[in-house]
Amino acid sequence: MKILVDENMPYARELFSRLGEVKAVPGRPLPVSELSDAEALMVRSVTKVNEALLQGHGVKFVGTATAGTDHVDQAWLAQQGIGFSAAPGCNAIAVVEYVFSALLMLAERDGFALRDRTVGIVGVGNVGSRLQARLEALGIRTLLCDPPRKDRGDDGDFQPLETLVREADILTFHTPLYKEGQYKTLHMADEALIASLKPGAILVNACRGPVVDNAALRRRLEAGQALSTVLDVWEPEPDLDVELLKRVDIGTAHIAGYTLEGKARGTTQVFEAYSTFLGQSQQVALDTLLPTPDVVRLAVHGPLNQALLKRLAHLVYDVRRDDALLRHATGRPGEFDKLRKNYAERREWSSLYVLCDDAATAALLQKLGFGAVHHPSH
Ligand SMILES: NC(=O)c1ccc[n+]([C@@H]2O[C@H](COP(=O)([O-])OP(=O)(O)OC[C@H]3O[C@@H](n4cnc5c(N)ncnc54)[C@H](O)[C@@H]3O)[C@@H](O)[C@H]2O)c1
Ligand SMILES: O=C(O)[C@H](O)[C@H](O)COP(=O)(O)O
Repeated sequence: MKILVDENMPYARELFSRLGEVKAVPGRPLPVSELSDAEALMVRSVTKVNEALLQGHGVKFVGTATAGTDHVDQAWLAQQGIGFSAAPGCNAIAVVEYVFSALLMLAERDGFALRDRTVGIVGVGNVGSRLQARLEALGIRTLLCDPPRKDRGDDGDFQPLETLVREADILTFHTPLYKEGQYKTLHMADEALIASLKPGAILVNACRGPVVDNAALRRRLEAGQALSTVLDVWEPEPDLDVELLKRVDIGTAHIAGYTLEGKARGTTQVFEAYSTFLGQSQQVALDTLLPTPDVVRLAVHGPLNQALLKRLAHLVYDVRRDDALLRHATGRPGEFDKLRKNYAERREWSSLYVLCDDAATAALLQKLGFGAVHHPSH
């Protein structure tokens, strides 16, 4: 039995070879000839999975090692009786830590305290809710917008988008891409919304490029609007607008979710789903796969302030690395995908074990996701 896997899926060979013969292939473009004898297809977000790709082949199961599913025509798969699984939440922590890395950098550059800012979170799912929890742990005010959750009657103080636009100093998008329907998110941040942001606001898009109208954003920036921008995702990818990149404060190649943990969770989630589909249910413990990180432990002294948090966060992951790589690479064909394929190992805050002589610091760092412990006499 042949299982086709995207070559940008760590641990795929190791895991899926327990279930069949594994062939790793590029995801964009996917070599269609490989589909003829494949029973299962494991993709990432760069492969459009639909009738045009799969009609006439014998694929019985599709897995995507991603949180987003807008690249998959799930209705067609269901109609054909093809099994499907995504990897919800696999890289939510990675995206949260990307957003923190960016905001801590901008706060230092522009000399403000995050505690004095209000953060509007649009889309309060796996990413948005974890972001809210960490911001609240730091005493930072958040405003939440999630109409589907509000309509479902979920607990939470959900506000209309207009309230966030009016009151937030930082507006960050974490929704799926819906091209139509009641909860359409395509161009949710249009020219009118962008123009209405508070002067000096920060706009973050780490969900899907077309959620922000990129042409409108470029026009607003060219017009001199006082706005800082952090873009991990672009409209379109991989051929982003180089002039827009020049004008954003932080620009990266759709790598917000690319921690090793996040990618490994993505692979294990679809592996487990496929093994269940085959009736051979298998579970994988993530820590049996992951290597020891470069920096394992350190000791900090005294209370946690923003400067110390920035030093710790950037020790694990400094977003400026990825911003610089994209700026150097852009313009050369294929570079966007090459940066993503050859992504250097990046870990999550939980990989860093911090000894703290201050009990409150240890408690707060734990809430923020570090492997912190109170050790009075270190
Ligand atoms: N840049 C990256 O590397 C990266 C990584 C992970 C996820 N993503 C993208 O981010 C999205 C969010 O990720 P997630 O794991 O939190 O997904 P999720 O499905 O857990 O959460 C999405 C939330 O958005 C809400 N939502 C839907 N329509 C909305 C609307 N019109 N307005 C406001 N909220 C709305 C949903 O109700 C849900 O709570 C994914 O769909 C994916 O496209 C990007
Ligand atoms: O939806 C997701 O999970 C993310 O956007 C994911 O990180 C995208 O990475 P890709 O699948 O394109 O490698």
